Amino acid sequence: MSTSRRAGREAGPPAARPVPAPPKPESGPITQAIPVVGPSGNRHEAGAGGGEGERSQPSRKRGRRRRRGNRLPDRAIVFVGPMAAGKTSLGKRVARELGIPFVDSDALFVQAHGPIVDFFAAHGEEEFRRIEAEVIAEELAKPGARIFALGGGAVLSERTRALLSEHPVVLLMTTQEAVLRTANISRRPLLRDDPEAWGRILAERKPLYEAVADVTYRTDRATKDQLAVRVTQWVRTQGRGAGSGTSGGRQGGGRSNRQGGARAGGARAGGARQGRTSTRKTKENPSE
Ligand SMILES: Nc1ncnc2c1ncn2[C@@H]1O[C@H](COP(=O)(O)OP(=O)(O)O)[C@@H](O)[C@H]1O
Ligand SMILES: O=C(O)C1=C[C@@H](OP(=O)(O)O)[C@@H](O)[C@H](O)C1
Ligand SMILES: [Mg+2]
Repeated sequence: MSTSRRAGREAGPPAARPVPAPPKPESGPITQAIPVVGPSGNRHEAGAGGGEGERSQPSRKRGRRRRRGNRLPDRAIVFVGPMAAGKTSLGKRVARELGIPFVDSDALFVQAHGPIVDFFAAHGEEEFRRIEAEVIAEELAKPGARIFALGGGAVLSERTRALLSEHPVVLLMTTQEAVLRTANISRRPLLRDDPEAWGRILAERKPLYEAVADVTYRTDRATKDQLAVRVTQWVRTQGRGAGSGTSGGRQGGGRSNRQGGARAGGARAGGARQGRTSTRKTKENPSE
C-alpha cells in the first residue's frame, strides 16, 4: 500500500483500512421514513423517495435485501469536492439507494442562517466559514450511517479536515467545462460574478480534497445513475471488518468502477485512522 500518494486515481481493489474505534455494530438498513435535509433546507423523506418521485417507504422486500447487503459504518459517509461537482445530487441518490438519511451542510446552514448568497453579502466569507465548520463538526459528532454532503469550501477548515480523518470520505471531481454547462451559478456566491473562478478555486483546494479523500469519482464522465451504483457499492464496503482486512476487498472486482468510461478514482485511507487528529489519510492508489 502506498503511503504517500493521494486520492484521485483509479478505484480498484482497495486495501484493508484499520479503523481505530472499537468495532461497532454494523448498522442495518433503515427502513423507516427518514428525514432528510436537502440543499434547499427542505426536509423530505429519503430512505426511499428522496423527493425525486420515488416511493416514500422502501418495500419490505427491498428492506430485506438491504439488511443482507448493507455493511455500513455507524458514522457519516462524507462527500467532498468542488462546487457543483454533484455532492448534493449524487449524495441524495446514494443515500436513497442505501436507505439511509442524507444531510447537506449547506442546507443545515440555510436552515439556520438563510440563503448563502445573502449571508456572504451581509457577513462575508470568513464568517460563513466559521459557522460552516461549526455546523459540520456538530453533524459529524452524531452517530449513525448517513450521507453527509459538504459545501465545496468546507475542507478549508483545518478542524473539519481533522474530523474527516475518522470518516469515509468520497471526493467527487469534475471539470470547469462540465460545471459551466450544468451548474446553477447564481446560487453560488463565489461563482456568480466570475464563473471561471471555479478553476482557480479548485487549484487552491485540490490538495486539501485529496488529503481527506478515501476514494475519488469523476462526475463528468458518467451519468448520475451510473455513479450512484458505483459509489453505493463503495460505501457498502466501508463498514466491513474493521481491521479485518476485508473492508475493501469486496469492491475488489472494481468492476463497476471501470465501466462505461466513468472513472472512479480510488484510494483508501489507512494511516489517518490510526491518529484521531491526523488530517492526512494514507492511501493505496491502484494504477489507472
Ligand atoms: N454525473 C453527475 N453526477 C452528479 N451531478 C451531475 C452529474 N451530471 C450532471 N450533474 C449536475 O451537476 C449539478 C451538480 O450540482 P450539485 O449536486 O448541487 O453539486 P454540489 O453539491 O457538488 O455543488 C446538478 O445540476 C446535477 O444535476
Ligand atoms: O466551494 C465553496 O466555497 C462553496 C460551495 C457551496 O456548496 P456546493 O459545493 O454544494 O456548491 C456553498 O457552500 C458556498 O456557496 C461556498
Ligand atoms: Mg451541494
